[in-house]
Amino acid sequence: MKGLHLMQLPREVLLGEDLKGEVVNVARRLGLGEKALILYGPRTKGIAGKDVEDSLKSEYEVVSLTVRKGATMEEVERTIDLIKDESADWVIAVGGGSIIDVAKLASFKTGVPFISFPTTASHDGIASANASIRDLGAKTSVKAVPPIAVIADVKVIKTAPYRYLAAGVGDTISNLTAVKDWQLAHRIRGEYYSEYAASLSLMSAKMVMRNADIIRLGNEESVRKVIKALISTGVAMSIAGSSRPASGAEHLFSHALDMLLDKPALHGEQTGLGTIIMAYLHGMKWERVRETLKRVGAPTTAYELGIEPEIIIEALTIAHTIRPERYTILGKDGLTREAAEKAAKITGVI
Ligand SMILES: NC(=O)C1=CN([C@@H]2O[C@H](COP(=O)(O)OP(=O)(O)OC[C@H]3O[C@@H](n4cnc5c(N)ncnc54)[C@H](OP(=O)(O)O)[C@@H]3O)[C@@H](O)[C@H]2O)C=CC1
Ligand SMILES: O=C(CO)COP(=O)(O)O
Ligand SMILES: [Zn+2]
Repeated sequence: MKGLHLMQLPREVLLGEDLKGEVVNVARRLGLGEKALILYGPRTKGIAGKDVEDSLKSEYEVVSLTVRKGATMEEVERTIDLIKDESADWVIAVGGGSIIDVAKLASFKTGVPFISFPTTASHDGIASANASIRDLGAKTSVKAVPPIAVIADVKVIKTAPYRYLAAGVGDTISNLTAVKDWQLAHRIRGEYYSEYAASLSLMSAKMVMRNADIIRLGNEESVRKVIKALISTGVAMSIAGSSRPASGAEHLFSHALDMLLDKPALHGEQTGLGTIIMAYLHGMKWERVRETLKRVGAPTTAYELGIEPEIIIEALTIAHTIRPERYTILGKDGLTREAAEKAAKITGVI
C-alpha cells in the first residue's frame, strides 16, 4: 500500500527482578500455543536457561536447543528445522545478542512468535526487529520481527561481568554518530529520515551519558538505566524500519573488525570506540563521548580493546566497503590510511 509505514513492536516489556518464573504468565497472557522451543547457549543455560525451561515445563511442552556457534546462518537453519520438526508454537531465547538474533531470524522465517529473555545488557538487539547474523562476508543486520515480549530480569543481567554493561553504553552512545550519519544521508542522498525515531535514539544516548556515574557502580539501578536505553533504541529501529538510528559509520568500523579478527572484542565495546573516531570526523564533541566511555570503564584505546593499532587503521580504511548503500561520514571512498591514522591518533585511540 502506498505510503504505508509498518511499525512492529513488542506487546509486553517486563523489567524487574526474579522474572524467570514469569515467562509462563507472559505466555499465557499472550495466548501462546502449548509447545515451546527454548534457545540458550552453553553458558546461559546455567545462568537462567535451565531455570526458565524447568518453570515452563509446569504448563508447556518444551524442546530445547543449545546454540554453540553464535549468530550464524547454520544456527538459524538448525533452529528453523527444529521449529518445523517439533511443530513448536513459539520460541524463547535466553542469552546474549547472538542467541536473541538467531531466534529472531528463525522466528521471522517460520512465522512463529518469539520472546526475548536477555542475559546481558550489552547490545540494543534485545527489542529490535532486525537480526545481525554472520553469514558470508560482513555481519550486518537484516529485517526480521521484534520479539512479542521482552523479559529483562535485572538479577540475571547483573550476573554478567561488568564489561557487558559498559559495552551496552558503547552500543547506545553510538546512536549519536549513527543519527548524524542518517541526517547526512537524508540531506545528501534524500534518504528516508524519521525525526521521531532519531529523537528517541538520541534521547537514549543522552540518558546513558547523563547517568554514567550511576552506571559505573554496576548495581541493579545501573542495569535498569542501560536496559531501558537499549530497549528504547530497539524501538527506535523498529519505528525507522531499519537499524539506521543506531548504526552508522561506527558500526561499519565494528563490522570491519569482526571481519578482520577471529576473536573480536564485544560488539558494544567496538562501536563505542568507533563512535569516538566518527564523532571526531563529524566535527562533534568527541571528547564527551570518550569521557563518558572512560567514566563507565569502557575501552577507549586500541590497547584497552585488545586490538592491534594496525588492525584499527585497517578497519577504518575498509569500513566504507561494508554495506555501501548506507551512506555515512566515510563517504563512498572511505578514509585514506593517513586520515585514518590521524583520526585515531588525535582521539587517543592509538
Ligand atoms: N539485532 C540487533 O539489532 C543487534 C544485534 N547485535 C548483535 O548482538 C551480538 C552481541 O551480543 P552480546 O550479548 O554482546 O554477545 P554474545 O551474544 O555474542 O555473547 C557473548 C558471550 O557472553 C556469554 N554470556 C551471555 N550472558 C552472560 C552472562 N549473564 N554472564 C556471563 N556470560 C554471558 C555468552 O554465553 P553463551 O556461550 O552461553 O552464549 C557468550 O559466550 C552481536 O552478534 C551483535 O551483532 C548488537 C546490536 C544490535
Ligand atoms: O548493532 C546494531 C545496532 O546497534 C545493528 O546494526 P547493523 O544493522 O549495522 O548490524
Ligand atoms: Zn550495535
